[in-house]
Amino acid sequence: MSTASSPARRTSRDHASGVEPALVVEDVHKSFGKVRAVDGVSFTVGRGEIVALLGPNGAGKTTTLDMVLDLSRPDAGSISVFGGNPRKAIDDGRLSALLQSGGLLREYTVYEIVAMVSGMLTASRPIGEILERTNLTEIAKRQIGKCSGGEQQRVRFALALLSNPEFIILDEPTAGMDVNARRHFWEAMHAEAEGGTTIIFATHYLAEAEAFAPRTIIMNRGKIVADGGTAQIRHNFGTQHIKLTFDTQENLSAASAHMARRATVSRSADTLSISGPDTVALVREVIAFPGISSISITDQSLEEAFEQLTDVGDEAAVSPKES
Ligand SMILES: Nc1ncnc2c1ncn2[C@@H]1O[C@H](COP(=O)(O)OP(=O)(O)OP(=O)(O)O)[C@@H](O)[C@H]1O
Repeated sequence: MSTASSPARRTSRDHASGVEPALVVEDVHKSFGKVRAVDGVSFTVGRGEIVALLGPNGAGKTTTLDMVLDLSRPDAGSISVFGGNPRKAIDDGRLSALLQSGGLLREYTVYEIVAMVSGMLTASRPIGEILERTNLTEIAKRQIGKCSGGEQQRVRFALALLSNPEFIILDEPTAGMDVNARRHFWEAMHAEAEGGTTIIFATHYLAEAEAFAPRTIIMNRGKIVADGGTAQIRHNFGTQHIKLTFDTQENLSAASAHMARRATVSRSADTLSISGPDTVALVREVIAFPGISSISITDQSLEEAFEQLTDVGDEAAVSPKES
């Protein structure tokens, strides 16, 4: 069982291959005045891993990613990328980032800005391929100033891909994108990931973590409160919900009174909701009650697990995925 303060882990794949992990963050601290933005954070990301970094506003996600990107320095602790200094990985084009706030020159066209940055790199992927990958070909002649927030975010994504990085960090990459743009974006990310790129992304969209990241790290108040397989986090903290409808209020009341002794129950109109860890046992018990008209069982969503984790603060932790 790993706890929030356990040391950084190396994945079995990295152990086996003897290569350095993409990222090792060890006991990193960073304060702004009295605010402990990052308070003893440790985690390791193996090569080719895709990790979602979740947490409420002010949890310390951006501060952590900024330090990985050498935009600021830890007060204490260490960060290494591919076994070395993050700055070297950036300079070598191995680590790249898509940040929300990265400024773009508004008077240039999409093509011009991508071509300009491409020209500054010692090795760049072909501009046409990048525009295609990021769904920018059709708006290549549009001025940046006339692009929507979501389109500008796609331009930042294109710039991040130009150096053909092995490791990409994305801070809320789909902020400002509509549903369609988000879908295109994740399709493009999937294509990158299939090539073995290591990806860490901070997001507020839990659905994105569930859909895209096999591993999720949840931060709250500067600490890691959960680090594990995304499905496992949901499972470990999850209970299942059983919803029952009854033919009469009397039957509903009888079932409710009985089940309240074993599980968490709530009722509304003709529906009784029951949640607890051992759903199978609960269903066996509840099925004996007369007057049931329908039964449905649903898994707790990651969103609920997330709320539970960030409510309980520093104490919670889940087992990590296999290491
Ligand atoms: N430059 C700064 N000066 C002072 N305080 C800062 C600075 N940067 C971050 N903080 C504070 O550090 C804490 C962590 O902020 P951070 O931006 O890392 O959180 P976050 O998880 O990325 O939040 P969000 O999801 O809102 O972007 C917050 O309390 C924030 O106000």
